[in-house]
Amino acid sequence: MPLKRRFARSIYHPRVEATSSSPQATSCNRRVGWIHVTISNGDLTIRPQHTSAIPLGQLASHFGFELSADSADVLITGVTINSRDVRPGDLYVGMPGAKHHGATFAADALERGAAALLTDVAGRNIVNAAGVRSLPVAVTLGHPRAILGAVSAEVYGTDELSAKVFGVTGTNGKTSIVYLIAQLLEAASVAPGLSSTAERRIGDEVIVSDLTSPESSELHGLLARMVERGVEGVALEVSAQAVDRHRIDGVHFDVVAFNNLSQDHLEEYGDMEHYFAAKAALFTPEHAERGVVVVDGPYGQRLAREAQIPVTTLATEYGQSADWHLAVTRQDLDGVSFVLQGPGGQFRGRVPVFGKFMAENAALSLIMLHEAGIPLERVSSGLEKGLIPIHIPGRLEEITEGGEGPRFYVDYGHTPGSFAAMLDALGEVVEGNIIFMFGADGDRDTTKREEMGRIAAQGSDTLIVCDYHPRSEPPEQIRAQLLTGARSANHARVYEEADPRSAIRLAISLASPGDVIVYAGPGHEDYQEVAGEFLPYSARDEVRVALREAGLLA
Ligand SMILES: CC(=O)N[C@H]1[C@@H](OP(=O)(O)OP(=O)(O)OC[C@H]2O[C@@H](n3ccc(=O)[nH]c3=O)[C@H](O)[C@@H]2O)O[C@H](CO)[C@@H](O)[C@@H]1O[C@H](C)C(=O)N[C@@H](C)C(=O)N[C@H](CCC(=O)O)C(=O)O
Ligand SMILES: Nc1ncnc2c1ncn2[C@@H]1O[C@H](COP(=O)(O)OP(=O)(O)OP(=O)(O)O)[C@@H](O)[C@H]1O
Repeated sequence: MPLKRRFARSIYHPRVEATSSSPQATSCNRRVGWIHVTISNGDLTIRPQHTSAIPLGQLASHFGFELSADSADVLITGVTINSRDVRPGDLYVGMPGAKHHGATFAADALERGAAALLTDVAGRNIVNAAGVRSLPVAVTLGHPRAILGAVSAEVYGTDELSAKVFGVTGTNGKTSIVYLIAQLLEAASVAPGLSSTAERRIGDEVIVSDLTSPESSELHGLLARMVERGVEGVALEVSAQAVDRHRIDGVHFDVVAFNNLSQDHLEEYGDMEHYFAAKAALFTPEHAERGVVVVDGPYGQRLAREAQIPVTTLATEYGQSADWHLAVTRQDLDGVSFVLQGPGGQFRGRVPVFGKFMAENAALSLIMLHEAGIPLERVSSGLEKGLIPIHIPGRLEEITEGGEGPRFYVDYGHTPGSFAAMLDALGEVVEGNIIFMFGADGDRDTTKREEMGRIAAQGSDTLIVCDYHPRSEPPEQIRAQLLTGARSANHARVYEEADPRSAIRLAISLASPGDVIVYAGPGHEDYQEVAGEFLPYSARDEVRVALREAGLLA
């Protein structure tokens, strides 16, 4: 998913208990439960509170920078590529981008306290032409992105971590797995920290994410803060873009995992082969020690054969050969129970979210811990009867609170693969009708739209197509593609209701007790992107309001 915009934190996380943003609050070292949250002070990134200063000259000699006169002794205490995130003492890295050259913002960075600028030759010409004279300049002859991870690791002292580092890649389920890993680490008394599409989180310190995988300067700052806070296990979501854009440089993963690959991001990768190659590159000695791969599908089977690191495999389909096997023993709308069997023993568990795929996400997480040397028995001893008490913001999040009426879920699924997994799972446990509402991203992979519509209509009884983030595209054009796919399924009753607020109310009006409504797409997000504008919109809040209007929520 693309750039997320930050709106008021209080609407972002429904369970916020403390919104203190004082330095005291963010520096406190208390371990608290997952739902106690301290929101960082409007900061764009989480950074360490203390760093040792490094002379620019030291970085120059390690990385071969050309330095402007008299700048070798300038002391650097942080790194950022975003002028709006500059803190005093930072090395501001001005990189060429698709829209701007970062060096254009050098004066802005200087004003915020940047100690020096690291840029390329073009960037040096830009600052010279702009007459920004008082900012020391270091120049690298290649693309600054190529050395950003290593420079950041040196400044933040994160080139070697004592914490176990877990990385998760695949098309659907990465965020869910990262939360499961963190929860299981907690159960095993290993202090967790995480970075996901939804948030970066260290105990009670949370920040809303922009990208699924942060740029390497942000990542190393986050890791340094995790070290300060005594984190012992780090779970990171790794997008394909992160691997091929150097965002994970300077991090060596103890265990990486791949769960599935289905159509997404083809606007960027062109075809599935290139998309697969970007993910597979994580499974190399440069990045990781060992891997865990789900081999239910052809891409997983291929990765297990071709990975350049040792790989352990998991199968969830009967008859598929693998090191580990998962069997679902019970499922209903309240969750899924499973047995995992493999070289590390047997684990009986339950996740309080429906769907076989959630059991698979949990199994993969458990195997990752086992591969990192954390025995399954140690995890079970921290759980009550195997129940993994997980809350994943905006992923199959139930907004209704029990009772007799229909249930309403908000979800983050936005690919044909996630729709298929979710609707298959619902089909097995819902007694009434399935009412499904969704829209699609504008300016992103257009070739998946008809398939999304077809799968959505195939798996539901009633389908409502609405707008999501139209961006620069005409919204009616996006809806038309979804509707073409939906009607080709010849199955669900199909409605078109552009305004998502009205679509929510339409869905509720069509639902009876025993029915389930799923609103797929917006998940945890708190904005809608329309024609270059970011409009505040939280699906979860809007659904709550509509349910109250209908007398279905107190
Ligand atoms: C295509 C892509 O990856 N673009 C990323 C890229 O943007 P860009 O090249 O357009 O940057 P730019 O706006 O020209 O700016 C150039 C430089 O000036 C800096 N700048 C810019 C403006 C300013 O005021 N101050 C400033 O310092 C920028 O930080 C940047 O370093 O660098 C930006 C800064 O890091 C990213 O935010 C941006 O991600 C965009 C928003 C994006 O949508 N990325 C997607 C494709 C992405 O990476 N998605 C994956 C996958 C998610 C999933 O699994 O579904 C992810 O990991 O999020
Ligand atoms: N293992 C899975 N297989 C298929 N679908 C899944 C799986 N796990 C979760 N999903 C579905 O996909 C949706 C997105 O899940 P999640 O946010 O965990 O994936 P993601 O890979 O992080 O997505 P993104 O890369 O866009 O952030 C979920 O809300 C759920 O509907």
